[in-house]
Amino acid sequence: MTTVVPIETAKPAVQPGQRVGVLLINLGTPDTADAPGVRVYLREFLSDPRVIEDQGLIWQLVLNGIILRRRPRTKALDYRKIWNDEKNESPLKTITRSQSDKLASALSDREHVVVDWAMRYGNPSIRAGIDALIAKGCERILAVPLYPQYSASTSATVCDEVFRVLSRLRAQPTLRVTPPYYEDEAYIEALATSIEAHLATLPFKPELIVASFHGMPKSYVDKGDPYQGHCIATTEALRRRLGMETSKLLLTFQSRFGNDEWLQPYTDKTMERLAKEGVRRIAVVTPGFAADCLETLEEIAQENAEIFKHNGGEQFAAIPCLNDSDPGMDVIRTLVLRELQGWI
Ligand SMILES: C=CC1=C(C)c2cc3[nH]c(cc4nc(cc5[nH]c(cc1n2)c(C)c5CCC(=O)O)C(CCC(=O)O)=C4C)c(C)c3C=C
Ligand SMILES: [Fe+2]
Ligand SMILES: [Fe+2]
Repeated sequence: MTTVVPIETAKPAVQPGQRVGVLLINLGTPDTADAPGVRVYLREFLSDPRVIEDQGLIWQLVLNGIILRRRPRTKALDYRKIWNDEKNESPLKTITRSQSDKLASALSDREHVVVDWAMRYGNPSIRAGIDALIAKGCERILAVPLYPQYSASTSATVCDEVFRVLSRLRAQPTLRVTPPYYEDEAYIEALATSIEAHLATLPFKPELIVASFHGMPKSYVDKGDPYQGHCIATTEALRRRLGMETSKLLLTFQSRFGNDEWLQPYTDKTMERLAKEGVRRIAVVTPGFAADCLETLEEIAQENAEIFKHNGGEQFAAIPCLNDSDPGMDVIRTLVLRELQGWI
C-alpha cells in the first residue's frame, strides 16, 4: 500500500543551503552596431543547423562568400536605428536584463532562488549563465526559453546549447525547461490587456489589427515543426479574448530570409495589399516576440509602416511587445512559478 505523506510534513524538495537557478534565455543580438559585430553574430546564428538545416557546401559558399560579406554592413545600419545609445547595447539585451531583474525582485521572498539571463547567440552566453548559477550554489536550474510558440529553430536550439554546456560537467545540476506558452491564459490575457491599453492611447481607431509572427521556411513546418500551429492557436485565442472576427485580427509572418518559400501570408505583402484595398488605419502586434528587437522596432515599426504608407495607408501603429511591462512580467512569473513547483 502506498503511504501518503501529508503536504505539511513532506520533506522540502530543496534542502537548506541548496539553491535553485532560473535562467531566462532569448535569441541573441550583436555586441556592437557595426559590421564586425553583426558579422560575428550572424556567423554564429546562421551556422546553427537548427536555423539553417542544410549546412552543406553550397550553404557554406553562400554564407561566407555572399551573406557575411554584404549583410553585416546593411544590417548594422538597421541596428543603429534602434540601438540603445545610453547603455550602448541592443534593445533585446536591455529588455531581457530588465525582465530578469524584475523577476528576481518578484521572487525575492524566496531567498534560495537565483535569477539570471542569457542569449542563445552572442553574449551573455548560456554557458556563462549556467556557470554563474552553479558558482552561486544552484543544484537545480530552470531554463526559460522566452519563446511563446515552440520552434526547433528557437526553443530546441536553446535546449541543445543547455545540454551541450551540461555535457562538460561531471556534477550536473538537475534541469527543467519551461514549455511553450502559446495559449496560456496568463499570456493571452497579457497580450489582450496590452493591446487594449495601447489602442486607448492612439489618436486614431485602427480598422483592423495585424498579428505578425517571425516566419520560417515552410519546409520546416512540412517536416513537422509545430510552430505554425502554435501561431494560429495564439491568434485564435486572442481573437476570442478580444471578441474580434478573423477579418479584423489577421495573422501574418515576417522576416523572410533567403529565396525559399516561407510561411504565408507575408507581413510586408499584406501591408501592401491592405493599403491598396483602401485600408487607411492599422495597428500591428507582434505576439511571438517576448521583447522588442530589430524585427519589431525596425522591420515592423519602420519598414512595414513605410510600405503601408507608401501604398496609400495613413495611420500605422506598432504595439510594443510585452517586454518588462506589468502584464509581461505576470506571464513570466506565472510560467516560472508553475514550473518551479516542487522545487520551491
Ligand atoms: C533561416 C533563418 C531564420 C529562422 C528560421 C529564424 C527563426 C526565428 N527567429 C526568431 C526571432 C528573432 N530573429 C531575429 C533576427 C534574425 N533572424 C534571422 C533568421 C532566421 N530566424 C536573421 C538572419 C536575423 C538577424 C537580422 C537579419 O540579418 O535579418 C531577432 C532579432 C534579434 C535582434 O538582434 O534584435 C529575433 C528576436 C524567431 C522567434 C524565430 C522562429 C520562428
Ligand atoms: Fe529570426
Ligand atoms: Fe528582419
